[in-house]
Amino acid sequence: MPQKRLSVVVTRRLPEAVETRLSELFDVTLREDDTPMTRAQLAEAMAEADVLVPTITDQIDAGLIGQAGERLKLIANYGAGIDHIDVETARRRGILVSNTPGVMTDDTADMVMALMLGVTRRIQEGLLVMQAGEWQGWAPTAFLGTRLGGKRLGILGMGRIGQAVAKRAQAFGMQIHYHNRRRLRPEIEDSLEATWWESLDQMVARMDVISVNCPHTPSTFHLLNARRLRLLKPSAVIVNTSRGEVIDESALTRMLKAGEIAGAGLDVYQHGIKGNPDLVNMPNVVMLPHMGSATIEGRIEMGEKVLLNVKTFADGHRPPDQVLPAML
Ligand SMILES: NC(=O)C1=CN([C@@H]2O[C@H](COP(=O)(O)OP(=O)(O)OC[C@H]3O[C@@H](n4cnc5c(N)ncnc54)[C@H](O)[C@@H]3O)[C@@H](O)[C@H]2O)C=CC1
Ligand SMILES: O=CC(=O)O
Repeated sequence: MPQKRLSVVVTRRLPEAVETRLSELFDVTLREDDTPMTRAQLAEAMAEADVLVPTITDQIDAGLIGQAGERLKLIANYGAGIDHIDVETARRRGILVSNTPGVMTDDTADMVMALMLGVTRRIQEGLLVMQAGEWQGWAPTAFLGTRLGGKRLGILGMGRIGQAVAKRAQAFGMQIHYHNRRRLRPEIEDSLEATWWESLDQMVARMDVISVNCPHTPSTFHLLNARRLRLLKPSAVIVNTSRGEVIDESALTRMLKAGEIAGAGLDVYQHGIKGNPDLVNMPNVVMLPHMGSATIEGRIEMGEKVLLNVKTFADGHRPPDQVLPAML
């Protein structure tokens, strides 16, 4: 007798190749328009599906998990960060959670370098002048930025993306420093020529550039708070591709305005752009709309990871990218 196909609800439009493959394997409900589901639509999906495939724009909190149907057994997130899912409540309800780590590492690390260069080499200011047709020709003292080579880069969160940033920054001639929950194994530290700082305070006070690459968890919320931001050198630049919540955005905005921090390259925000309108037009701030992992290749590979997680679960095993509360 043919096995009953799992019912899978996907909350956002995914690349066509991924949607097609999911439809071949499972009884899939796809989203027709590319907007996030409302809370009521999410609740309905979670009441009826065996598997939910959400993404970062869905808040899968304790309330929604509490209302989930008995059938829901897997939340297979399309994305690496899982701070929008209450993993502990899901565990208590016997619902597994998986994510898609690794396949967006290089793309996100590339974007960290783009943001770093964008701020230190004043790329946005140059672009705006060209687009406005205001360029007066080359001048020896125009658009002077600062060189990355020889500068100290402090990586906060030396996991997959942090290490990929370190490799790139090494090639730019930067000195690599890091603060991480756990120190890296000596052979990895050696290959990255990286210096470990047990004290985050001491590290931030000495860096020229900080790259934020830890996840957003209860222990990293506002890890870069006003007090720590004040430890930075006034010439320092911060790049954040992790989650907005790791930095106190209001304090950062105040300090950038006051010239107490030289610049910032941001891909992620706690309050979106509406929460910090002052950031938008600052010449020393490069803002991107959360596009660190936005490559065609990466988004398809994320889909392949989701497929593997759901398929492995359907075959009666734990998904390879299962997220456990203890990992957070
Ligand atoms: N902007 C974008 O498009 C993307 C953003 N991300 C974000 O990047 C984050 C990191 O991704 P991965 O490198 O793949 O994760 P990972 O799990 O490989 O690395 C995170 C590192 O942060 C460290 N860490 C955790 N808590 C810490 C703390 N309190 N203090 C110091 N270090 C701590 C961990 O020990 C680990 O080494 C994701 O959680 C996600 O929020 C991920 C992909 C794309
Ligand atoms: O920010 C993106 C993610 O997958 O996490």
